[in-house]
Amino acid sequence: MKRKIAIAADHAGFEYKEIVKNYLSENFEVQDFGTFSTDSVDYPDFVHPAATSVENGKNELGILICGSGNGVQITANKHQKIRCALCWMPEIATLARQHNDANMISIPARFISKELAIEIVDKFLSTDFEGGRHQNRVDKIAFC
Ligand SMILES: O=C[C@H](O)[C@H](O)[C@H](O)COP(=O)(O)O
Repeated sequence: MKRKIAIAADHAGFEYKEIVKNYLSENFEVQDFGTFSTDSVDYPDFVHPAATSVENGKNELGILICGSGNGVQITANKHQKIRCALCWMPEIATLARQHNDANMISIPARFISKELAIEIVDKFLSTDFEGGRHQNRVDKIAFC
């Protein structure tokens, strides 16, 4: 069975979202939460539904894309069970999984190449959480 991945973007991330979605489509079941054009939109309208789908287990992991990566990341991390890491290089994505058990990443489309975005996504989806000392720390993140 294919792993289920949520993806969402605003207008600044739309083009990268389409590229990432197409790249993943053969090997993953990708649920696209929008946006669906480069018309200006408000990223929370798309991020909250995507984050909810990861929170409730409908999707295993999620990928968010906006201009800087910040807006979508800040929004996703309002969700209690979401750990969304801003990733601008593949090594950060690897560490986000190994050390932080990140279940979503955000990508800054206006600051990195499409090729780098794909490399980041590859690392995010192929790296396991290490557990151990990192599990203790992850357990302490949620406080309410
Ligand atoms: O954190 C926010 C994101 O980077 C947005 O993609 C960005 O603010 C959109 O900017 P604008 O409305 O000027 O295209």
